[in-house]
Amino acid sequence: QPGPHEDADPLSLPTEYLQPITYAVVGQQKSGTSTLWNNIVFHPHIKWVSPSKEIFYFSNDVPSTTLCDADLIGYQRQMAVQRLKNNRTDMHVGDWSTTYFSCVCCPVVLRTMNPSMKIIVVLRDPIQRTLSRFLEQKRNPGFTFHDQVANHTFASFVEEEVGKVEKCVQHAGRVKTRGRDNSPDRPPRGWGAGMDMGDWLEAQCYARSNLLGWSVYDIFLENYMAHFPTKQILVLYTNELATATLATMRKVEKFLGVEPYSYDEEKAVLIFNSRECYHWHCAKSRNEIREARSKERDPMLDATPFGQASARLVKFFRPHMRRLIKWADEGKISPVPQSWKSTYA
Ligand SMILES: Nc1ncnc2c1ncn2[C@@H]1O[C@H](COP(=O)(O)OS(=O)(=O)O)[C@@H](OP(=O)(O)O)[C@H]1O
Repeated sequence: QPGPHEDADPLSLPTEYLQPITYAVVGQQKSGTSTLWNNIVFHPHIKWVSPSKEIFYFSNDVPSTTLCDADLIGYQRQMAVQRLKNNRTDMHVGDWSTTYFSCVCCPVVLRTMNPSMKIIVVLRDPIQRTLSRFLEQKRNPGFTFHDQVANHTFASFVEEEVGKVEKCVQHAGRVKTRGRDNSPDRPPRGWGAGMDMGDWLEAQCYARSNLLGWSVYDIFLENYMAHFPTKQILVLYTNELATATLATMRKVEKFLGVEPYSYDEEKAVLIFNSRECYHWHCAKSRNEIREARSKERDPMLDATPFGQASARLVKFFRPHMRRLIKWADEGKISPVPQSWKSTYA
C-alpha cells in the first residue's frame, strides 16, 4: 500500500520538492549496483527515486518499452518521496535504473531534466557480465529472458547470439553516412547529438540484445559522452567494488561533493543480488558465492565448449574494449582494471 508520501500530489508540493534529480546510476545491469546502493543510500545526503532501488521509469529491460516521454508529473511524485520522508530537500536524489545505460534515448531525457546531472556507470568485465545475466535468466523461469536461454548452454547461446548481433551490425553499416569519420577515435556521437541512421541502428543491435549486447559498453558510453562533459561522468569498475567497496563509495561521495560518511563496515563487505540469491536486498558473504567456471577447478577449460565460447567473446568484445582502454589512457574515464588490458588490449 503506498504511504502518504507516495501519494503526494506534485501540483501542491513546494517547488523545492520538485527539483530534478542531481545524479543517475545508469548501469550497467549485473555490475554490482545493488551492493553500491545498499550501502551508499545510508549517507544522509544520498537518496534515490522511490519506490525501490530501480524505478525503470524511462526505460525497461526490453527496449521496445522505452519510455522516454513518460509522464513527468508521476516522476516528480517519485522524486519527492525521499525528500518528504526525510523532511528535507538538501539531499542528492538520484535514479538507479540500470536499464538507462543501454537506452538510446535516455541521455537526452536526463540532460533535458538537468544538464548538470552527474552520471555514474559501473562496468564489469563484459564476459563476466554476459555470463552473470545468462545464469540469472537460465535459473529463473519467470524472468524476462528465460525463454531465450532455457534450451541453451552458455556456449551454444554465445554462438547464436554473437552471430545475430554481428549480422545486425553489418546491416547497420549499409546505411552509415558515406565518408564520415567512423574510426574508433571519432568525437562522441549520440542520439540527437550526431548519430546518423546507421549509428542508431547499430546502437539498437546492441540495445536489443540484453545478455550479450549490453556488454558492448563503448557505444552506450559514447552516447552519454555526446550529451554530458566527461567531468560529469564517473566510471567505476566491479573489480574495485570487489576489492575496495569503501574506497569506491568515497569516490562517489567526492564526485557528488558530499562529506564522507561512516558506513556500516560489516555490510560493506557483503555482496548483494549475487548468483546465489537474486534480489536487490539479498546479501551473501564472498565465500558463499561459487564461481561459475574457473581454471583452478578445470585446468582444461580452454579446450571445452565454454572455453571456446569465452575465446569467441574476447574477439567480439576486443574492438569495443580497446576504445574504453584508450579513453582511460587519455584520462577521459577512470583507469580500467589491469586484467582488462591483458585480456582485451
Ligand atoms: N562487491 C562485489 N564484488 C564482486 N561482485 C559483486 C559485488 N557486488 C555485486 N557483485 C556482483 O554483481 C552482480 C549483481 O549486479 P547488480 O546488483 O548490478 O545486478 S542488477 O542489475 O541489479 O540485477 C552479481 O553477479 P553474479 O553473482 O555473477 O550474478 C554479484 O555477485
